[in-house]
Amino acid sequence: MAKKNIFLIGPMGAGKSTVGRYLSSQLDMDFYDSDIEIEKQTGADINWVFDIEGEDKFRKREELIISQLTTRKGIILSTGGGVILSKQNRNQLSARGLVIYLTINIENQIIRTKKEKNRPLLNSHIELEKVLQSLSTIRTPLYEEIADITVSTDFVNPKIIVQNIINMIKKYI
Ligand SMILES: Nc1ncnc2c1ncn2[C@@H]1O[C@H](COP(=O)(O)OP(=O)(O)O)[C@@H](O)[C@H]1O
Ligand SMILES: O=C(O)C1=C[C@@H](OP(=O)(O)O)[C@@H](O)[C@H](O)C1
Ligand SMILES: [Mg+2]
Repeated sequence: MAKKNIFLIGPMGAGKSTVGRYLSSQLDMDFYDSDIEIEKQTGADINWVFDIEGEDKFRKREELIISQLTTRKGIILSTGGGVILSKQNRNQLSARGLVIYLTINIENQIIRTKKEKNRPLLNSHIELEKVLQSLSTIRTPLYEEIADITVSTDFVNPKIIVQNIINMIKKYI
C-alpha cells in the first residue's frame, strides 16, 4: 500500500481501534489511534479530558491530532466516533487518505460499548439506546459524506472484517 493512508471512521463500538490495529499488522503499516494520541499528549485518559476540560476542548485536541497525523504517509489511523463533527477533520480525512466507514447496528453497539467504561458520552447514561440513536441521527450523514468504502461489522469477527477490507482496497492500491 504505497504511501496511501487508511482512515477508519464510524460510531463508538464499531471496532475502529480493534480493526485498525489488526489491519496495520496485516499490511505492515504504522498504526495510530487518535484517542491514544490525545491521551499521550495530555498524560490523562479520555474520561479525564472530558471531565476536566470538557467536550469542546477534547474536540480541539482531536482536530490538532487529526491535522498532524493525516499529513503522514502510509499510516492507518483509527479515529474517535465524533471526528466527523468537524468540517476541517472531514476535509482532511477525505483529502489525505482512503476513508473506511465501519457500521454497526444499535443493538450490537450497546453490547460492545457496555464492555468498557472509557466512553464519557455514554458512561452515565441509563437510556443508552436513546443516546446512541440520537448520535446516529446526527452523525450518520457525516460519516456517509466522506466514506470511500463502507463495511458492516455486525456479526462479523474483526479478523474477517480485516480480510474483507484488504480484498476491497486491492483496487485502490
Ligand atoms: N467485529 C467485532 N465483533 C465483536 N466485538 C468486536 C468487534 N470489533 C470490536 N469488538 C469489541 O467491541 C469493543 C469496542 O471495539 P473498539 O475497537 O474499541 O471500537 P471503536 O474504536 O470503534 O469504539 C471492544 O471490546 C472490541 O473487542
Ligand atoms: O463518539 C464520540 O464522540 C467519541 C468516541 C470515542 O472513540 P471511539 O469511537 O473509538 O469509542 C472517543 O473519541 C470519545 O469518547 C468521543
Ligand atoms: Mg476507538
